[in-house]
Amino acid sequence: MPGSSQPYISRAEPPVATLNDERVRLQDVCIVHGRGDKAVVAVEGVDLRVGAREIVSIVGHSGCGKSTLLRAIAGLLPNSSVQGDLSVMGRTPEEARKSGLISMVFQESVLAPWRTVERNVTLPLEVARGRTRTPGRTASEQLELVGLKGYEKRYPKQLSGGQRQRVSLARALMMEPEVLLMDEPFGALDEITRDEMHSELLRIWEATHASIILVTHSIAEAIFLSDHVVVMSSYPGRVADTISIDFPRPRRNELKDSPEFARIAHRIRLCLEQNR
Ligand SMILES: Nc1ncnc2c1ncn2[C@@H]1O[C@H](COP(=O)(O)OP(=O)(O)OP(=O)(O)O)[C@@H](O)[C@H]1O
Repeated sequence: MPGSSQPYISRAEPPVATLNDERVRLQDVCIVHGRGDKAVVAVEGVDLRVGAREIVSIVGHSGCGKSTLLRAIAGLLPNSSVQGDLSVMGRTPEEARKSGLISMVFQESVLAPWRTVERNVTLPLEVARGRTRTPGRTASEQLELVGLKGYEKRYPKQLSGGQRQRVSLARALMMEPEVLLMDEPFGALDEITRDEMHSELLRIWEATHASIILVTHSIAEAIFLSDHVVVMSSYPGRVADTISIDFPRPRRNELKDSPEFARIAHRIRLCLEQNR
């Protein structure tokens, strides 16, 4: 809190979640794209723990392996390219994804243009076909949660960029995942909408039990949203620093103007400069 003596930056070690609390665990993870002469070591020696209801952001220069890491956690990479221990609630990422424990939101909302908003949100139910637990909220309730009550019958092309990302979020939360992976979810939005979506994401997150891992190029976004910010170095991607953000929640956008916020941003920027 501005003016108090509470530390806002603490420990440089990886966040440690207790075993019961642990949602995602990476230990000495190395990821290689391609084979033979064309092999690219994208990520090396990454340790990361994400606890229940934690928000962890990953920042780093372009090409440092942020998306690669997220895709590995989502179980979207071939097993042969991922080495080390990687588990989501004690399961392999692929098992976790198939059982609805993980879902993902991308930078561009990948909504089906021929389906209404409501039918986009219910798509995961159709894909799962009863293989996972029944969600506690209906599509309408989910849309109400993301602030789109009354938009059920619209089509994606009738929505603004911010509204489309809200639909993507509603869809990703439909199966009540334990872990929500977000890859630059607000990267295509203007700054005003982006600020609005930051508060909105925190409000929506409060109503869920999901842990979030967020990849972003925005230092302010990472600090504002997160419990921990992981700063990556490049070529290959490694964890250069992990910063715990102890601002109390709920957080308001004014926080971004505080000296403490600027101090953390400065530390991250410095770390990025030293780890090109
Ligand atoms: N399918 C692939 N085959 C070969 N190399 C790849 C593949 N995907 C990514 N890479 C390489 O792996 C490295 C990490 O890429 P990645 O997309 O994870 O970086 P990033 O940090 O998310 O970048 P950006 O911030 O620009 O999105 C880069 O050197 C990239 O060229």
